[in-house]
Amino acid sequence: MTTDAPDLSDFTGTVTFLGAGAMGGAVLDGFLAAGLPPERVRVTAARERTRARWEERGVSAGADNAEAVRGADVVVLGVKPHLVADVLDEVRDALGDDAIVVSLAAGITLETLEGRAGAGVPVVRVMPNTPALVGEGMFVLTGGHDCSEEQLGRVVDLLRSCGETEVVPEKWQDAASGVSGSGPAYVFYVADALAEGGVFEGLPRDLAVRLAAQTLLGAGRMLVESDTPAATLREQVTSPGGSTAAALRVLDEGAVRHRFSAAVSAATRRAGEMGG
Ligand SMILES: NC(=O)C1=CN([C@@H]2O[C@H](COP(=O)(O)OP(=O)(O)OC[C@H]3O[C@@H](n4cnc5c(N)ncnc54)[C@H](OP(=O)(O)O)[C@@H]3O)[C@@H](O)[C@H]2O)C=CC1
Ligand SMILES: O=C(O)[C@@H]1CCC=N1
Repeated sequence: MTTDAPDLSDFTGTVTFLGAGAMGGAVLDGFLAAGLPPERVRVTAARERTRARWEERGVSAGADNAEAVRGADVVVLGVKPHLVADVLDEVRDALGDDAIVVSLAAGITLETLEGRAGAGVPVVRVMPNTPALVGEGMFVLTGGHDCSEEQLGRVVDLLRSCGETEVVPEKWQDAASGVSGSGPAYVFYVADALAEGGVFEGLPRDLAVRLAAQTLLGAGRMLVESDTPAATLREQVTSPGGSTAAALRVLDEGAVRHRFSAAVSAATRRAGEMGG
């Protein structure tokens, strides 16, 4: 768990999630694990099945977005990017005077969000990632025009309960989406490939999966907890003439390092396109 993570058990406001699927749901799960009382949360979702799942957790769930934001202090937009504008149109007149709108949507700019939320509404654009579910999210935030430092700080404090935060200029949001927003998918892709390699070499599948997962966790913690650059940590594993050097040669022949960088660029470009 992230160090100094705030405990949300004495959070006094109310939070509404408009959409709580893979991403919104991971953040909400992170909040609940950090002690946010479920009675302080409302959720909307398209399907009855999703709503029922949250109701079972003690969270009030409905289908009426406007109703759900009445009296909310923080309104989290957890719908797909193409629905953000319509959902904001639905809730604009129901937002309370002090409500802060927090968008998780890739690509959707503050200009669009502010234009739809209405004049004077404080908006925060956030690029989250799904490890929020286990308290290890990465949240990249940009406050809008009408969002005070204090309001941005309240959103940072909430999100710190389930991950790390960085406040950045908006021009970096799409690249953040390419690195940390999409990043867990690349890591799961690597985990899958490592495990498959182990299976090919004869390891039982469950053992190969466990070796890959613990290796990613351990390497990730070394990256976060030491000041040593990734390249140096990689060198420390690579004995001259040894097995790791043989493996890295194969990866370099396949231009895998370059392909990963190019993947981040493709994700960054696509995030920008999704914002229209
Ligand atoms: N997935 C990820 O790793 C990341 C996603 N994001 C952003 O998070 C946002 C959500 O993506 P993701 O969680 O993957 O998508 P999901 O499809 O998993 O979740 C979307 C949620 O919105 C609900 N929903 C659909 N229509 C409406 C509506 N009209 N009103 C209210 N709720 C509605 C869905 O309900 P139901 O569950 O019933 O279908 C679902 O709960 C996107 O904007 C995306 O860019 C950002 C970073 C990472
Ligand atoms: O794939 C997507 O569009 C979203 C945004 C970043 C991660 N998932």
